[in-house]
Amino acid sequence: MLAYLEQALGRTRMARLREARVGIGGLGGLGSNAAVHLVRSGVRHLVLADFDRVDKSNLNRQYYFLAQVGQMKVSALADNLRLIHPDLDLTLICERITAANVLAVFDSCGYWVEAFDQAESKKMFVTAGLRRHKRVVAASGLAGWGRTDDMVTREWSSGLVIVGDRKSGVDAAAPPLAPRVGVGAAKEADVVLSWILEEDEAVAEPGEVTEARGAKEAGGVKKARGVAEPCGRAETHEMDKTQEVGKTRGREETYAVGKTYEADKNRGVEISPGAAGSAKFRLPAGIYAITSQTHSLGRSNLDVAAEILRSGVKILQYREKSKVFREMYEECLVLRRMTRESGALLIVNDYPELALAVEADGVHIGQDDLPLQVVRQLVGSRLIVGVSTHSPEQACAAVEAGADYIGVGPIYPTRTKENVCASVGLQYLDYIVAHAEIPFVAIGGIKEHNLGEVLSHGASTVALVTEIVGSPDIEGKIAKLNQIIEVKDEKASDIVGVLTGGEE
Ligand SMILES: Cc1ncc(COP(=O)(O)OP(=O)(O)O)c(N)n1
Ligand SMILES: Cc1ncsc1CCOP(=O)(O)O
Ligand SMILES: [Mg+2]
Repeated sequence: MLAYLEQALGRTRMARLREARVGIGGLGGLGSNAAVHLVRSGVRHLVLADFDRVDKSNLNRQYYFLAQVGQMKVSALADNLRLIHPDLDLTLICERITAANVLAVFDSCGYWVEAFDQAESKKMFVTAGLRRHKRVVAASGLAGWGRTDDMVTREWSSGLVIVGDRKSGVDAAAPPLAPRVGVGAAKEADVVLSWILEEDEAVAEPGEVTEARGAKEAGGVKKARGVAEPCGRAETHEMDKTQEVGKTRGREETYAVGKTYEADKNRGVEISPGAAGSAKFRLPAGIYAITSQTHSLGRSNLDVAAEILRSGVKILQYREKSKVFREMYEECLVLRRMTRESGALLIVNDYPELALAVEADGVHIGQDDLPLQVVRQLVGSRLIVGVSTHSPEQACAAVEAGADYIGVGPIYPTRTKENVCASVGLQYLDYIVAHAEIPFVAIGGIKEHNLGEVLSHGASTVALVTEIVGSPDIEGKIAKLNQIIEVKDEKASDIVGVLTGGEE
């Protein structure tokens, strides 16, 4: 089977399938059949979770056999999958999945397949996955028979695809039956497959024709068929749909932040000019805090940072414009220890050599700093490199040159930065949300009063300077900002409210 797949798909795609980790929550009609499709397609690492046993009533649609009635579904399915392909890496979780354990079970997986039968479990699973920036496929509306053409694949938000007609809940008049359940399972598996196979393919070399299929086509998600434009040639002044920023970036796997980069380092992945797509880095969602002693109401950077980190912020940038190098170095050494202790990323603004010297996680550079290619030469794959951008052209150039994330702004007017360019407004953010496939952080004039607006335009990570460091009560301020971020997360899960209880 693998030899055939390799011949059909090629070695690179096969390697991606082999590396990908897929988690499936619920092993009924959807989950068991989706697992079979994925294994038949070359996926090797699966985390399978279900607390139930095989029942005779399951056999009309679930991938089990009469002789397996009474067995735990996880082990029965593992046996069946190994009959298809013996060399699988299966993690079997025989537990009810709840908000308390969902991350412990599935966090190692980049792709999450929702296959529960209860609306509450569906919502919990999808919400948890999206919060961790996983690719999540869920199902809603698979009951009964007929109308399979109404069962569509739709991208609901970045990272979430829902399959099904989103209407037909299971009841006495509409029992779960093999064909529609099977269509739903196949669609879920196909969405995952498309993510794995196509993630890096939509941007080709200049002049090369690329095509994205599967989930993207079916769901009306960004279509990427066409001739890839070199950045300089793209139509840059309108924020139109012709550029696909960062399509070369992989999203194949996610790990806890921090570990992501470690994992790449361990694999010896080189992030180098022209090698965009080799690394997989994700910015933590939520607050990206930035220091600035002159705006800190007389407090030291270290005191301010301590409060920020105590509040649970997971990414801290050391940005200092008024100190000599030696002092910055001393401060960064302490910040390195503090961020390690609190599990936050440390990014150093402007100075790659300082970032290297203190073993920071990354460096952030702007359009007036050393060019990205030069910085990459200096830091190789050792550091995350973030780049400030103010236009689609700059975003495209940053991605092409191998940025790990981009700054997007200034969204609103700000006086924090000297000689700052005019604010780019939400329009540029909208453009990036629609096109960027590398992580991005919105910045510039973001305050408690406009944070909701920035989030509602699709930013997941938001950088703030004065709103945090200039607050007399930093912990209180961060708590309020986090409340606004939480509300946005709740709204995301409202989308999930459309998930009807259905077929497990
Ligand atoms: C996350 C983030 N985005 C943008 C910037 C600005 O960088 P730059 O344009 O180089 O300006 P300075 O911060 O160096 O004044 C940033 N620091 N962080
Ligand atoms: C560094 C930087 N880059 C673009 S805007 C900005 C300053 C953001 O500061 P504030 O959050 O106080 O507006
Ligand atoms: Mg700079």
